[in-house]
Amino acid sequence: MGAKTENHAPLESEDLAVGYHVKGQPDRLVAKDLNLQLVPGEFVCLLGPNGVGKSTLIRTLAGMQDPLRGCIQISGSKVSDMNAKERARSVSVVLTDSLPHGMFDGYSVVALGRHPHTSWTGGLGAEDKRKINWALEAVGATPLARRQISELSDGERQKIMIARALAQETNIMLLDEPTAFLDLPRRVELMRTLRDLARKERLCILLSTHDLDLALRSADRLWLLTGEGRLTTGMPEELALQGEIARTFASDEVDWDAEQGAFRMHPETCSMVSLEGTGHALVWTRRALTRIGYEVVENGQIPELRIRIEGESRWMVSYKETRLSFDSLGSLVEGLLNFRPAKAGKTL
Ligand SMILES: Nc1ncnc2c1ncn2[C@@H]1O[C@H](COP(=O)(O)OP(=O)(O)OP(=O)(O)O)[C@@H](O)[C@H]1O
Repeated sequence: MGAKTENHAPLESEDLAVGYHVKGQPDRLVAKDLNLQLVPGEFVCLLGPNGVGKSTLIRTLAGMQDPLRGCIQISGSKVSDMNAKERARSVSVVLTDSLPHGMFDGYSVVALGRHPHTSWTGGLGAEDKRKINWALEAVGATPLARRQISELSDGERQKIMIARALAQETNIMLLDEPTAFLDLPRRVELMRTLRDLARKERLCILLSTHDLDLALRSADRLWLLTGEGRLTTGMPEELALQGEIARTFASDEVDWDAEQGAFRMHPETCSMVSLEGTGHALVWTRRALTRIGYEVVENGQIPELRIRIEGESRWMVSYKETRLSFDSLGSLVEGLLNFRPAKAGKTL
């Protein structure tokens, strides 16, 4: 094989085009002109709307699917020239559609990750066992090690699959939506774990996700795949500043809120309200008002409808001559919904 590691990133692609050969039809091109690099220590999140080709790209980079054009190199060697065992020593892959079922315990599934390193008998040595235990611990799956896979939840099985990839001890990890089955705290934990692993162990980790907020907060670099099969890469904050994130996910339903770094639904009405208050009560009142269709304005414009939060637990509403007081956010929202005319754009 003759690997040439000098001046080569652990994984790089040159003029890569990914997609599908469809019998009797022209090739289905998903993305093209991809000149990509994964560098050690970087945690990269791949983002893009449904169906743009995130899974296709990950499978192709992993050597599980042939490119339509171009080439992929792992530490200077063409993926297409590597056999399965050589690839498995360099790249581990976690796919969402491959959660294991059957009569194994968690430990045995993670132990399969050692396959590229064990002899033909598959016997586990002390170093293999140490690595398996480390991998289980790294993703918080030690309590699942002795449980039957068939009895685990989807989220628990997903943790086992990530531990298996870690046990494989590769310097490149490719994960397709590994947070899909996890609740929010577990998603945050997993993203942090993977980011820390990338940094500490100098791994290249590429992960596809729909969790834009979490990706913006934890990735060192984003790969943004657009509907036109174009891929833009950069630091999350830079891509946000350049408007690339807003463009990639542009839709009739949502607007990119550059200040909050998140998308928000279009307001359904144009009624304006001024809001005064402090702390968390202010933040959550603003969100509730936006959700029910108000445009919340700060100082400057003074609409007829005004809300002042007193002491984080009393909401004072004034509208023309009317004065109302509410002692919870729920009752304020209910009051406004009942009070307001149904049609957009009308005043109270
Ligand atoms: N086996 C296949 N043959 C032909 N086209 C396919 C095949 N698998 C997927 N596609 C198409 O390739 C495109 C990219 O699919 P892919 O699953 O990579 O998207 P994705 O970005 O991962 O989507 P999602 O966010 O919904 O998971 C889609 O248009 C899909 O319909």
